[in-house]
Amino acid sequence: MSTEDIDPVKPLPPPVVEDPISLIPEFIDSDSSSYPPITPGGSLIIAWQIRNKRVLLVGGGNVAATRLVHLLNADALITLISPPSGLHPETAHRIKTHQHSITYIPRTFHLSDLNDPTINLVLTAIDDPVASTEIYTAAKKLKLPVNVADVPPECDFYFGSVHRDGPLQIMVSTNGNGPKLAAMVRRQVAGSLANGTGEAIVKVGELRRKLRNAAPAKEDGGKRMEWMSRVCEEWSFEELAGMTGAQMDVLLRGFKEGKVEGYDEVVELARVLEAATIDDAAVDAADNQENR
Ligand SMILES: C[C@@]1(CC(=O)O)c2cc3[nH]c(cc4nc(cc5[nH]c(cc(n2)[C@H]1CCC(=O)O)[C@@](C)(CC(=O)O)[C@@H]5CCC(=O)O)C(CC(=O)O)=C4CCC(=O)O)c(CCC(=O)O)c3CC(=O)O
Ligand SMILES: NC(=O)C1=CN([C@@H]2O[C@H](COP(=O)(O)OP(=O)(O)OC[C@H]3O[C@@H](n4cnc5c(N)ncnc54)[C@H](O)[C@@H]3O)[C@@H](O)[C@H]2O)C=CC1
Repeated sequence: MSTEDIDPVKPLPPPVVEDPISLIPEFIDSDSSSYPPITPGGSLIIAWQIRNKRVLLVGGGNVAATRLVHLLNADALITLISPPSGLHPETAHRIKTHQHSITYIPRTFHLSDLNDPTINLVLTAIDDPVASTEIYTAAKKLKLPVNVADVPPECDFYFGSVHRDGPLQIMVSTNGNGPKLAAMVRRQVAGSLANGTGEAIVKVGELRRKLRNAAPAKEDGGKRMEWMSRVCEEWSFEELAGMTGAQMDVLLRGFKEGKVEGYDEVVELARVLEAATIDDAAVDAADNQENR
């Protein structure tokens, strides 16, 4: 079946098999004690890749300003609709300083504003509950995900309290129960992180890319994952954060035999190798001089 055969309006046909569960062999589900327990009632927390995708933000006040921070941090393209008189100074500042990302429409919202097929997501942050519901209903007709600030029942998703440190993002959600407490928990969590956690993650990202270049084979996937996990466990955050490119190369030498060298050995060997390279370069330079 190709994707053209799927009609999003018609429901999928019912499964052909009468009792599909009876077809699952008993032994496949023999040890359920080790599986994580299910606690219903939560949200699905995911990291939405909204980069270069368009978001419609209606409103330009205080809440819109906080939405803009999240959207700009995620490299989204934004259409912002609000009368100029209602702009919060922070929103006005973002519009002026991010003209390549923000298209500003200086008026109240019209339903036709939703006629842009490039819109992926709709956020409203306006002090007009009637207009909010109108926008919500129209966006749902278009099957667009919506967040209406202040009206949880009109939200497909909630925002959370976010700690950011380079590539690290930690979002705290209380699932609508206590937004202020979410911010307090976020501060506590952020305060308990080791110094340089974000930088350690940057370096691990670099190391993973180097490893993939050095051992790109698909069948090495399991070995790569096991080795990377061990590096993360055996090196401290501080050690990872300070890792140089030369140290990464030394560490990667151990991959073939599945060895993870300790921090001290790697630092020392990288130092010796670097010194040798400098010496070699000096010898080469001297040779070049003599041959002239
Ligand atoms: C459901 C949700 C929908 C959504 O906005 O997506 C929602 C809804 C509502 N917020 C209200 C009030 C406040 N919201 C904040 C602050 C934040 N609110 C955020 C998220 C969410 N707020 C979502 C649930 C998230 C969760 O439960 O974890 C944060 C985390 C993220 C963000 O907005 O970016 C951000 C903190 C960011 C940070 O500082 O890190 C403060 C405190 C402050 O302003 O300092 C207050 C006043 C104190 C208080 O009430 O706690 C009211 C009542 C209005 C009224 O009573 O009239 C409603 C409506 C209702 O509950 O009915
Ligand atoms: N995290 C949350 O969910 C929170 C939600 N709120 C709620 O969010 C809403 C917005 O709050 P603030 O930003 O503080 O309000 P605000 O009064 O600062 O801003 C409202 C903005 O909406 C614009 N606006 C009003 N009607 C419009 C329309 N039809 N089309 C386009 N723009 C329009 C105004 O120009 C202004 O920019 C309020 O209902 C508030 O109660 C408040 C605090 C936290």
